[in-house]
Amino acid sequence: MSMADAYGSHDTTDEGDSTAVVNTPRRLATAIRDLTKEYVLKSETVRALRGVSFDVPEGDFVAIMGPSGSGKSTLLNLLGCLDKPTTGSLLLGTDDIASMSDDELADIRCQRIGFVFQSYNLIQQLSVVENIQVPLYYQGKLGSDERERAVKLAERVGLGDRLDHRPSQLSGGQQQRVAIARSLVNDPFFVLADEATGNLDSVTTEEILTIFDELNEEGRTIIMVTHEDDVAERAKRIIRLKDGMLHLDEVVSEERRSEARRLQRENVVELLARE
Ligand SMILES: Nc1ncnc2c1ncn2[C@@H]1O[C@H](COP(=O)(O)OP(=O)(O)OP(=O)(O)O)[C@@H](O)[C@H]1O
Repeated sequence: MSMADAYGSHDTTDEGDSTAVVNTPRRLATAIRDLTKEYVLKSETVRALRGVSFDVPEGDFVAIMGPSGSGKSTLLNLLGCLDKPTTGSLLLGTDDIASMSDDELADIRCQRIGFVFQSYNLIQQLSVVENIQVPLYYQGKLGSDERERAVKLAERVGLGDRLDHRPSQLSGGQQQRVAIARSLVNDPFFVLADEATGNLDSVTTEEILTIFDELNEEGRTIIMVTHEDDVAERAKRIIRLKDGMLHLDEVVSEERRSEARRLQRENVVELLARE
């Protein structure tokens, strides 16, 4: 199957037979093929990614892991349209980022990728609602519909009573909630989370992971880079990179995910009881 075909519908249901197996592969949020990235320095060429291929179906929840230097940030930069591959392809919708101009990359990044960073990256002078609207602002969308959408997203992440607060008036977990709401305002292909819980304590980490769980249950595609095994176990799938290559692509069983949820929630209850 070609990558373009992978975006189409393949419903093979036999309408006359109610027992027929419905074989409808999910559409892909992204398809990555033989992706390479080389950084050319004065004295050497660093091969940061050396032929990585995988698909992310819509509605998937993927954790990307790997030792330091294995290529996680490089892959994340490509997924986030912050950089272009040296060779290979990375499809978003039906477009291959490898053949896009810098302006087209900037447009798709602003219009269709949701970023959540470890350090929140909120604008201090703006309120919660205004921060959520920032990606729309860059597209010149400033109407009352957009504000209403931002308010709904703020409510969705539990900040309905903090709409006019500034980031400095919020806790770290609340700031990360704003960042999550902002990441959703464009209806992105996927939410790209880079160590999103890296700055947070266990209790707040659990809150943020619960929001990711819920968003994923609502059909959102989530791709997160993490160093932490217990965070990765909350995803449906773990992709491990090693030396710029895909080392392992494993499905996390529902049992393993709920055990990870149970252990983390137990840990939180214990921590709160000690306070
Ligand atoms: N801009 C750059 N110029 C030159 N080399 C780079 C650049 N960015 C990354 N590299 C090199 O590419 C390789 C992969 O780096 P990358 O940052 O993607 O790894 P990582 O898995 O994210 O590591 P970490 O967990 O430490 O952040 C490393 O050898 C790194 O030194």
